[in-house]
Amino acid sequence: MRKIVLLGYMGCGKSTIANKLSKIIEIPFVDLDKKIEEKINLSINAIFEKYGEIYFRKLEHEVFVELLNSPDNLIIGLGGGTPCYANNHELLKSDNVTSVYLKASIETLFNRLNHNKSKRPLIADKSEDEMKEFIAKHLFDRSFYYNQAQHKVIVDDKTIEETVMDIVEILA
Ligand SMILES: Nc1ncnc2c1ncn2[C@@H]1O[C@H](COP(=O)(O)OP(=O)(O)O)[C@@H](O)[C@H]1O
Ligand SMILES: O=C(O)C1=C[C@@H](OP(=O)(O)O)[C@@H](O)[C@H](O)C1
Ligand SMILES: [Mg+2]
Repeated sequence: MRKIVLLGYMGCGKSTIANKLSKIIEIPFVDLDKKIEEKINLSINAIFEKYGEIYFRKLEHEVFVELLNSPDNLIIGLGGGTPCYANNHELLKSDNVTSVYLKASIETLFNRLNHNKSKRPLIADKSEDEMKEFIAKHLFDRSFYYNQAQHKVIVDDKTIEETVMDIVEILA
């Protein structure tokens, strides 16, 4: 069954956009981070704290594979790092997957993440100056994986509704 996969850096809007898209095209949305939290009954922060990032990446891969193999049509909102580990980017090439990279500039990401970092362990402790540098370098490192997506939508200066409509057009 069809899987619509949204990917991109933390704060690009995967969870927000997928939620809204789901209501419009009437396909259920599953947030990979939420699914991981439910499976192990711990928050993303607690998983990083108790077991470390490597364990999180292992869980993330397992849950992503489970979702891709589910018999339902689904919109899947990935975590920002999902395509960059465990060869998950190769899974985006499956026949039943439509992948969309929500591409945001460093400035957009910084502005959104600056007020929204406490639940994101990779940036939670960073100062404003550290954040800007971190996002710039990290986005550069990850872009290779994000660019494996079949489609790209620029999200800068767009409302949630505008980005959703861009995706609806891609899917039409
Ligand atoms: N135009 C927009 N599109 C998407 N998100 C936006 C927009 N403007 C502000 N935001 C905010 O940016 C944040 C995006 O976070 P989220 O959807 O969790 O991203 P991700 O899942 O990619 O990390 C949310 O707090 C959302 O309300
Ligand atoms: O970029 C990353 O490596 C991560 C992104 C997060 O998801 P969001 O992109 O939804 O914030 C979450 O999976 C975890 O904190 C790690
Ligand atoms: Mg998210």
